[in-house]
Amino acid sequence: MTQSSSFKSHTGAILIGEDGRILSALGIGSDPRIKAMVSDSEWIEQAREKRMFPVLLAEESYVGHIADVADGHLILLSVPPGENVLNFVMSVDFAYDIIDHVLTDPYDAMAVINDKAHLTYISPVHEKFFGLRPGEGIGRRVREVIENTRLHHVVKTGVAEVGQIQRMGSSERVVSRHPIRRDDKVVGAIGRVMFKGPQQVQAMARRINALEAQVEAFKKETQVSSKGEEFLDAIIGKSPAIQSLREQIRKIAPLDIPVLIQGESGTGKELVARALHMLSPRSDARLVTVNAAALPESLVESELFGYESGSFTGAAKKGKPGKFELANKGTIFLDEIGDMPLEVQSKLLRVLQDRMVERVGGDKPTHVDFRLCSATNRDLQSFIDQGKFRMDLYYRISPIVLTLPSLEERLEDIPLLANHFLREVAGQLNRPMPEVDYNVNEYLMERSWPGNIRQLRHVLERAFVFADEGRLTVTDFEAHAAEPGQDDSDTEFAFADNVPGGKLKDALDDLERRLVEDALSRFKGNKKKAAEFLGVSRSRLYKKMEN
Ligand SMILES: Nc1ncnc2c1ncn2[C@@H]1O[C@H](COP(=O)(O)OP(=O)(O)OP(=O)(O)O)[C@@H](O)[C@H]1O
Repeated sequence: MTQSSSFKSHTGAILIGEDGRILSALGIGSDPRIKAMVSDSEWIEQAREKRMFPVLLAEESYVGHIADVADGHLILLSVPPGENVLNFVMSVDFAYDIIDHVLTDPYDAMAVINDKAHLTYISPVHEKFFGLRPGEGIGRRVREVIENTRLHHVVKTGVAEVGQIQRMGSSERVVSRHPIRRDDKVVGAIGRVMFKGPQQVQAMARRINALEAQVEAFKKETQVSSKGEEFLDAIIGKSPAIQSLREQIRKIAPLDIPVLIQGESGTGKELVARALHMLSPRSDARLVTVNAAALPESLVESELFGYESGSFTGAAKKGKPGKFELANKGTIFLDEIGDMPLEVQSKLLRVLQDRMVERVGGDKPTHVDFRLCSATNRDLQSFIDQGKFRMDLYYRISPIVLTLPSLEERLEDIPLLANHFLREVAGQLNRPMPEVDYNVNEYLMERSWPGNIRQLRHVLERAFVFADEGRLTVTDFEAHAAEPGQDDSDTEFAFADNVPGGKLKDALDDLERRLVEDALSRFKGNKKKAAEFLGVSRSRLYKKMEN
């Protein structure tokens, strides 16, 4: 055989006799370098083992295939269609076996069509499935051979269709169809039946759904926490006590467990409850606050449980939902729970036990789903000892107890808090943020703060209001508040706490006496100024001085 013009130089063939002599060479096979290579019997043995092998010449690379024929071996050579095929054949010693596996894999059958949508290859398992004899479908229109195929569409549109269900006979198969391109031109398409049946895919889909649900939950959690973050930031302070408080809130907010917040008055219990709610998965529903101490006994039930229309005189026509109903899916915040009357405690206990509420005048208890958060500035343990608080209720409300530090325990936070409150007041009053004298923070840190943050806030507000525009000095505090160390500015807490028995008249008398004393000392005994300051006549001031 001589070199034939029908063999282009990028293909070639060599026929080798049993004795290893070259019987014939065509195309690139007649290149002396290739001839020398195939004359080596050891090379032939290695090539036979691999069946497919690379042949690298300086100017061009080829992929070779060797097959045993009647009296020797036939080697076919061709330039690979691209780098990838060459790399594959070069890197994988069993490249041929992989290709063979891909072509014949019964769980991953294949059909190939050309650009005219004629079948050029079909896996044996596929052929069998369609009742074809080997090779019977080749050259025919794919639509005539494969039921419900869309390969002809894919070759036309050039758009892959991945993971689709295709009915074939009585069963369904999951298929993927890909256009095959050469130099950007679609030259054919390949269809693969990816799985034995769709059961595996359904199992996979279930798994994916479960994973997607998990991702959603995580996403929601991160959204919730980033959404709630501003409420954590509202708890101002850098002290270790506050940092650890924020950390605890972050940890326990997502748990659906009751939380009891303990702390002196004005330490931020309500802020903490809000952060707990906003960082919880219940943040889309309501946070309903109930001041347990302020619940009048006669209205307790209707307030907490609601009432049906016309159930009692004065009731609204339409009826009204109670606090628990309003807090459904959300959080109920029972503030001042230590001051809740015992009878109300029993009612509350019942709701906490069975999570059912019945409106006053109603006959259908409804289920309510809420997270309980309660707060107190009382020592509940001693209240239990004194019989003022039910122990069983205490256990219900306090699986987690958060104890808030008093301001005295975190004086180092005063500059931050002061700056925060001044900025807030400035905004409210539409005034610029004042410059604060260097010794103001020191002054504030030396005072006592029985009213905690609330007191600090009041003190700053007052000083700000009276300060010369643009500057806040220690004098502004001294002139508009009582002396450091006294139960000064926070009348809300100071008097009620300090009056024996807490009787209103005694408390008012005490308050008046202190205000008078304070005004007199502030104006160094000047009664006219003190009376003006208190907004009373001089004669009334004298009268009060006699008390
Ligand atoms: N760490 C804090 N950062 C910023 N503001 C705070 C902080 N703690 C408390 N406050 C502010 O102090 C005031 C009192 O706080 P809050 O009402 O939460 O206190 P409380 O502990 O619930 O008081 P009480 O027991 O009297 O109800 C509020 O104006 C609140 O915004």
